[in-house]
Amino acid sequence: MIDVLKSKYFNGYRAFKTSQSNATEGFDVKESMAWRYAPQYDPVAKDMNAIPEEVKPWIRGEEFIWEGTAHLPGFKEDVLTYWASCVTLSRKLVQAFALSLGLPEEYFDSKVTYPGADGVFNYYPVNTKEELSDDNVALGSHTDLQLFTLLWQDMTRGLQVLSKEGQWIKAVPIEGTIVVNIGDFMMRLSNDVYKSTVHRVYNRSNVERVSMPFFFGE
Ligand SMILES: O=C(O)CCC(=O)C(=O)O
Ligand SMILES: [Fe+2]
Repeated sequence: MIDVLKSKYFNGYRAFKTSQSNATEGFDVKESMAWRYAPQYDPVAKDMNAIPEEVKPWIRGEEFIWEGTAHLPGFKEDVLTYWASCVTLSRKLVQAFALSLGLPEEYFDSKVTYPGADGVFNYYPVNTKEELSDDNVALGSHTDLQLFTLLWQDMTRGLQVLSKEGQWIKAVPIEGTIVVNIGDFMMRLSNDVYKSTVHRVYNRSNVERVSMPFFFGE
């Protein structure tokens, strides 16, 4: 119902093994649902008649996600409540990043009036024997593209981060916390003061895994 093939902008549901984050590492063993920024749901109320013309082509939320999940009571409301909290927190964090770079607190504010704010739910199933022997990754090595990512993960391990020395380090989940990943755009804007981190998911446990990244940028 909310198949990503219906989307112009990668909103919707992606089935297992249809995406490949790293061409050298096989298909990602996960399914996901994604939805993108839409001003009508922004926690800072927006006048829908006053959206600047140059911004309009970049508004990439699509309503079919919510229409296609309307049979799930409370789903849209709950997801958008969570999403709005991510947007609010990210607008605060962007100010903290500005201060940390020696810039005025509000330096980036005008850039995140209509931000890139993409939510994703990831579901990684328990691997089959075949997948385990394939040396498949669950999600191939990559960097995130935006300013930063707020990443909630459940208590099943699997997330790994590549160190400067080229070693994979486990980002062990800590209850009640989120991981903040630096993205390529932040690295560029900060002249490499902040570095985007290569990471992947390598799930070898006998338990399924769920994660919720939220990608924030311009
Ligand atoms: O599932 C995870 O923990 C990581 C997800 C991720 O890195 C991504 O979607 O970009
Ligand atoms: Fe990522």
